[in-house]
Amino acid sequence: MIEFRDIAKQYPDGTTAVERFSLTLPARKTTVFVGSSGSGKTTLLRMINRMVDPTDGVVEIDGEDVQGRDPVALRRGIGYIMQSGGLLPHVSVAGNIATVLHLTGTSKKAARARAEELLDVVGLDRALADRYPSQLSGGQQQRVGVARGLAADPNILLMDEPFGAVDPIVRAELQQEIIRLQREFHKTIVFVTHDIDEAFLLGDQVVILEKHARVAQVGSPSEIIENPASDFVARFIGAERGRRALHLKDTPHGTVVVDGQGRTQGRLHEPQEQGASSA
Ligand SMILES: Nc1ncnc2c1ncn2[C@@H]1O[C@H](COP(=O)(O)OP(=O)(O)OP(=O)(O)O)[C@@H](O)[C@H]1O
Repeated sequence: MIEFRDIAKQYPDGTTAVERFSLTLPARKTTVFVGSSGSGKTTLLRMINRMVDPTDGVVEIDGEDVQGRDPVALRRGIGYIMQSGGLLPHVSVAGNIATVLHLTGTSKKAARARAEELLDVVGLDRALADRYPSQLSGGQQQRVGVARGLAADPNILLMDEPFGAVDPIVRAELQQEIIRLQREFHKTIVFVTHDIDEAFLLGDQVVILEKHARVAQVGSPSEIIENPASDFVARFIGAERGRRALHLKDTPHGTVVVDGQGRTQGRLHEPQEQGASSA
């Protein structure tokens, strides 16, 4: 469990990134910070592994203040996956995945074996192990980034707009991959995006942020869609338009659900009455 308590952050140039922020992020669930550019998402994320220290307040992991932890040791135990993949260009794929393992004294042979195993985990061919990042597609690089984040088997994975730089089809594949990995490994994931659809797809807990990391709403995707807390949230989630502006249409073949653009999205099934049994 990660807890932000009365966090504030002012950068040395006087910019207020976070005014006052408190939230509990449950263990083994995915929490998504979503908001427009500059709302403070990355600042909050980086406080978890002390890439940024708050000017006020406390961040705790399992009840322990991260301020008391050595930043380098702390970071080794937390996977960090960022938009560009952040891969070292002159190091092979296997070497990139095993970076943390080399730092923690794992033998070369064991690190190589683990890197190959992780290529399987993220759905990449082991034959890619000896390539350099520039010899991979953007989507493959992102998968290597995910593998590297998983290398030390951390309990916590921080993901900062990890799929922002890839095309929509690859992005959809990578999102499904995260859902699959999460089903298998149950990490505590903190995911930053400005894409509300991505937030609703991946988040168990979604945190919609306004300027200065003010919380506009926090809840499950269903809670937010069913009951937006303000006009800001309704606008932000696009409640009035697109895929979320659903309505019913009666047709000669039954009632269907139609989206804001008039496209039929599915068929309406009446919930079965209590006690009704199906033959
Ligand atoms: N090192 C820094 N020095 C000064 N101001 C900073 C620094 N890093 C971020 N900021 C400012 O703090 C605010 C929050 O930035 P942050 O990067 O956390 O937002 P974000 O929501 O992640 O934005 P984006 O989606 O564009 O990445 C912004 O106004 C930003 O300009």
